[in-house]
Amino acid sequence: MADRPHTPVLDRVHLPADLKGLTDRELRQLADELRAETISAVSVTGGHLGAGLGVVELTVALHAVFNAPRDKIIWDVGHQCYPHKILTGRRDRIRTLRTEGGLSGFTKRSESPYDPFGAAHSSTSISAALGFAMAADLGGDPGDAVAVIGDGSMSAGMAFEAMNNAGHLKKRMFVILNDNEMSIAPPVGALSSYLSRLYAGEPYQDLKSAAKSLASLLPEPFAEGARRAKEMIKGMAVGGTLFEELGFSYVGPIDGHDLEQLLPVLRTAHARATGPTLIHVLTRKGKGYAPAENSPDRGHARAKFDVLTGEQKKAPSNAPSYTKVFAEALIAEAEVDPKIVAITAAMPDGTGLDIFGHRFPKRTFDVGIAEQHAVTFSAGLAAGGMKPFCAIYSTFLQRGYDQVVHDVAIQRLPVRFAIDRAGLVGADGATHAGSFDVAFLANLPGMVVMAAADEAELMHMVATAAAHDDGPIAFRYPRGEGMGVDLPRKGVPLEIGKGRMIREGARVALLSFGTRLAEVLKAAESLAAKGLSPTIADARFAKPLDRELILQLAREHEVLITIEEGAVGGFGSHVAQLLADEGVFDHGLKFRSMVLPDTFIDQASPEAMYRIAGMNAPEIEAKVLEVLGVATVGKRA
Ligand SMILES: Cc1ncc(C[n+]2csc(CCOP(=O)(O)OP(=O)(O)O)c2C)c(N)n1
Ligand SMILES: CC(=O)[C@@H](O)[C@H](O)COP(=O)(O)O
Ligand SMILES: [Mg+2]
Repeated sequence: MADRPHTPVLDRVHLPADLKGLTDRELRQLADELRAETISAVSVTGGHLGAGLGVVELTVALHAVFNAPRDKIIWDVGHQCYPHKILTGRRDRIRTLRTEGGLSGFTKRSESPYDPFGAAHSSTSISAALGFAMAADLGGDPGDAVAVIGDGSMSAGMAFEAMNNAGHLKKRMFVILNDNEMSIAPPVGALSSYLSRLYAGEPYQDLKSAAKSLASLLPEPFAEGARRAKEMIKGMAVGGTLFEELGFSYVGPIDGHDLEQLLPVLRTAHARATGPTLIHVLTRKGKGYAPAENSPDRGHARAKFDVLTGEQKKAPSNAPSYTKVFAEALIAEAEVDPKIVAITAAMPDGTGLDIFGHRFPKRTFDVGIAEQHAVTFSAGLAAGGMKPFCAIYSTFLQRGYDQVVHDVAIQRLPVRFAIDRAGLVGADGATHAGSFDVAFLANLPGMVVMAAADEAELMHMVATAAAHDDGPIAFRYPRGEGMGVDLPRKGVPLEIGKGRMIREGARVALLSFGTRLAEVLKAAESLAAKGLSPTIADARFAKPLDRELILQLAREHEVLITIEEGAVGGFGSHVAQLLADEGVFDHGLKFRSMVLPDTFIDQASPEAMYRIAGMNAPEIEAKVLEVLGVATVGKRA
């Protein structure tokens, strides 16, 4: 077990109410101890480190000034909430973060009354806070609403939709803009430059009126110190900030690591604000832990690590990740096709487009956290004659669904969707599971939907997408390492709507869509020992279906079972529709579709999540035996 830090003040804090009895000096010490405890905890669990370290002082100050859970502190994304969890009664479980049965890595309503609103996808906090503020106003739950949102998350359209609404409704609510000049990657875009200009030596304009307007909201702290006043006046002095134009009182920027600034500003804002108030706080991601601060992503997410050295304890890899294979396959296609361009919404590293971007900087676009825009921007690129590969995690593509339907599919534009993190992803849990993309894409007219069974298949699907110009096409692949199969030098385009036979057998046909194929093969090995030899096929396409293959499997077998890493409504549902339409059920086929269960599965290892979902080899084997009505030894209860 890693050494626990010495934390005499933190040991006295069990709930935020305990902060009320601490002096400002003790609060400073508390912040130091909270930082040490956060580092120690993440070193044993792995997880989001840098964001939490950057808000340690802010977390202490918010809980010292506001009265949670009556006041609702809403952490945007929630990846910075570990210090908050430690202060809100969850310290005893903090070393279970992101593990099966443990604490979630994000805020979660069912976990604690101190998590008033769940998160994990970005840029929702201001909308939620405004909802709480209005509810309080209308006689619902009383208390203040405080949204804490990062500069990266602030760039998303949803944050501005909420600000626009809040400025109109004029209710008291707080937005803390936690500006650390980082997203996961360095932030991009005009808003980021704007925020930098708010504190980067703009000439002060109209100092007197700025000071006056600030003084009307926050008189006391400014009387106290010229330095603090100057810091805040800088922001005011840029002259009617964007936030003020949207109807917010703007305060800042202030040093988010200096409790001597944070506490008086928050206390005064808490005591006096009457309308929407935005407090602009400058912080450093990874603050106080050199290995994080000094790394290019400021310690955004870490595997378990050695606290002294910062060295991560990663299991050795046996195969390249799907993400890397995708990036390299796309580079190979782009080398010979100058029309190929790539788009990411703030996930260059996660999608592998950082690798593509090194090779083709001018053909790579990081649009910031803006999935909706990413999709329609890609549609525009396609309409303009380019071949866009829009690389988005399955879970984040959910946010761009109307754009997929309205801007891409209806116009039959050849946008290529590279859908990473398909299926269950593990420690990030239900919010990040890629469960729904097949269901929400395969029902769209003209959309081609593929799933790779291994990394070589992924290469072929990249090539297929590059060659496909007749409408939109999507291919999905999971988080993590590939199967370790031999890779071709370059992918070869697949025939659209054609699956492949893997192994011919008898009685039972197992039709896999995606990387469950490996589990199907394992199940088949075990069934072989029981004298059963199922036919195995890889569908490759959920849309268009390989009708010929499916009908042949249905005709020639007693049992047909589909399996996919997705929710109901996806591949299996389309197969069932085909079989029903063709009257195959009339002839007694026993058909089963193995899909993710109708529940949100909490964080665990991906293997454990698939076990819970009943989709590993033993469950596949049990399903076959159950349908055949033979021995069910080993079947899970
Ligand atoms: C809709 C959505 N897109 C992408 C992500 C992935 N993501 C998680 S944190 C993050 C960066 C957020 O930056 P910022 O809000 O500035 O917080 P910081 O990490 O800098 O504290 C991104 C892109 C997400 N969670 N939600
Ligand atoms: C908080 C968030 O949304 C990301 O940091 C996410 O956890 C990244 O997931 P991967 O580790 O799969 O890239
Ligand atoms: Mg940031």
